[in-house]
Amino acid sequence: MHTAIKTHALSVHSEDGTTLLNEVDLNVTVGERVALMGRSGSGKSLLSSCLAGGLSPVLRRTGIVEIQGNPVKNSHVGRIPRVAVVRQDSSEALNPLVRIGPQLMLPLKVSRRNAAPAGGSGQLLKRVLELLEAVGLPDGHRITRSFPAQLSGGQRQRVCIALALACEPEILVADEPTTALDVVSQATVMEALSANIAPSCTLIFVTHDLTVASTLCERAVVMDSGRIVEDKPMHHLIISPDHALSVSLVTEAVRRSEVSA
Ligand SMILES: Nc1ncnc2c1ncn2[C@@H]1O[C@H](COP(=O)(O)OP(=O)(O)OP(=O)(O)O)[C@@H](O)[C@H]1O
Repeated sequence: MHTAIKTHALSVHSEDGTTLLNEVDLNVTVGERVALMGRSGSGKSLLSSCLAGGLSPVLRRTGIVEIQGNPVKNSHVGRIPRVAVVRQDSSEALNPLVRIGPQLMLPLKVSRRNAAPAGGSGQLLKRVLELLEAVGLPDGHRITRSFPAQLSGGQRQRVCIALALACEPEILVADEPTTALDVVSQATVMEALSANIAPSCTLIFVTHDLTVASTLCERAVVMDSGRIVEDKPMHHLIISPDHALSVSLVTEAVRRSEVSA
């Protein structure tokens, strides 16, 4: 079993020396789908940034981060090789001056150049339209002709998710990618992620919502105050949560399912 992500004694400190991430040890195998959960401020986004890049330059990181065995020396850079990221508001991932179509075609062109057979532009457009439809944007022809500013926030977010899928990443870090979407779009995007992530793609999925997490992820990592407090298979967490925070995640998920039933 190959390791996709490894952190050891990973800590992050603020400018005034406050410990924000505290000695985080995490090993994720290639193809594993891991839900990163915990209450607001527990360190989920900081850990994601250490893995995907984009850690604020004012923060000090210590400890080891490795992606596929390669040390990540600097989590402050915008992007770590082989890792695609979708954030809660990832619209800065889009170039405001380029129409959506060419932006989505670019990663497809690159991946097809690397792997024969080469696809013609008709095939690339077909795949772009498929991805847009998968994330709940069936009017793909209009979307591809639009500039980012001509789309709504929710449409842009779904384009960003389509962009991450078009990159066919080896590792995808999705930090609350559906939080800003309405309930129907959320469900569509979750289905799109489930259907379009390759089995070999390693997923780190940050969410507050255990129900959402359990549809996509087979492993649950729960964080509290910058530490991992529980790390076990998703079905074990649901049946027998140990930490008080895990218990409240399960209780909340049960309560919501009873309300919606
Ligand atoms: N640039 C920063 N400077 C100082 N403190 C920061 C910075 N970024 C994050 N923090 C602090 O680090 C802690 C963890 O933040 P983080 O964003 O990782 O939480 P989170 O678990 O992702 O929360 P949420 O679910 O609300 O997004 C918080 O206390 C936050 O205030």
